[in-house]
Amino acid sequence: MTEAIRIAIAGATGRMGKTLIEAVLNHPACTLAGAFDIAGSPALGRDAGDFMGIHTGVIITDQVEQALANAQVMIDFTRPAGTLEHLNVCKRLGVKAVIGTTGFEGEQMDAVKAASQSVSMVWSPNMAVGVNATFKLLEVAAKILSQGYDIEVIEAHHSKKVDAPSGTALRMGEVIAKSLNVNLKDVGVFAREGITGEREAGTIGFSTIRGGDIVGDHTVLFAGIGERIEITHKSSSRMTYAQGSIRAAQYLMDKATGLYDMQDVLGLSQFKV
Ligand SMILES: NC(=O)C1=CN([C@@H]2O[C@H](COP(=O)(O)OP(=O)(O)OC[C@H]3O[C@@H](n4cnc5c(N)ncnc54)[C@H](OP(=O)(O)O)[C@@H]3O)[C@@H](O)[C@H]2O)C=CC1
Ligand SMILES: O=C(O)C1=N[C@H](C(=O)O)C[C@H](O)C1
Repeated sequence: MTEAIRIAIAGATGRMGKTLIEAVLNHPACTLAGAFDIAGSPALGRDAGDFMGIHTGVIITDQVEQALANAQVMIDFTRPAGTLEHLNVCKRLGVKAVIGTTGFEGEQMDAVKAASQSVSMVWSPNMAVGVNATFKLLEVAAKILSQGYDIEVIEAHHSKKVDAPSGTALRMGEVIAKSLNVNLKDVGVFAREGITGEREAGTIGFSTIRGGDIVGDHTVLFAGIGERIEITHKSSSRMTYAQGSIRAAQYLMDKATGLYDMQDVLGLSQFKV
């Protein structure tokens, strides 16, 4: 019998942290090896399963080294600065990493890539299988609708989300831009206000909605003359992200250092359009 994968969860008391703990505890091929959160978190010192009414024997700590000491994989859905600190510890301890954090800015993303030279890592702005399938659909749609259609990415999330546009919306824009042989940096329009002038052909617009408890909705609109095509994905549970993260952890078990994506995990990278 193969041994269960020992997983430690960063941001253990966050929305995703709790969902990940539940997913790991319920997964037959995984075991919870550590749980940690930011210093000052009121949950420090509590059992990681407290919120589910379960005793796990894993105590939430702010000592990252301690939490990762017995882990094979860290799963991290926190904030860019925290993730970068945690990756340094993974590097020292030889722990693999599944990173779901979004909102990295230029140099921070470079630091993630640099860390992957010594850490075996999956980073994806969205771990859901359906979203990763949608990326492929967008690659095809963008090729077919490359002339005569205005492209807009619209995303909606809960009121507590701190980054915009979502990492997924940005990735959708990148996938479409690549399919059209352009650079998102050159064609992305991220804000409109006042007398904006007419829409410039060839641009990709982004709109952000924040409210209530929306888990995560993404629509790409291809607006033509006399018709519109919309490709939409809606998440109704964070468990899809957690299940995807566990698939990513399993994928990493026999992988050397390097940066992998959910497209690699799901075997979609070879799926050429
Ligand atoms: N890739 C994917 O599939 C998905 C990605 N995400 C991304 O995951 C991230 C977390 O989302 P969510 O769980 O909703 O957020 P939460 O705010 O609910 O959770 C974040 C957790 O990280 C902690 N934290 C905050 N800052 C730091 C830091 N500097 N160092 C270490 N820990 C920190 C928070 O502590 P405290 O509460 O005390 O601040 C909290 O426990 C976001 O970037 C989000 O976009 C979310 C869902 C899916
Ligand atoms: O913060 C969230 O909640 C989510 N963040 C990710 C993103 O920024 O794309 C993924 C998902 O949409 C939920």
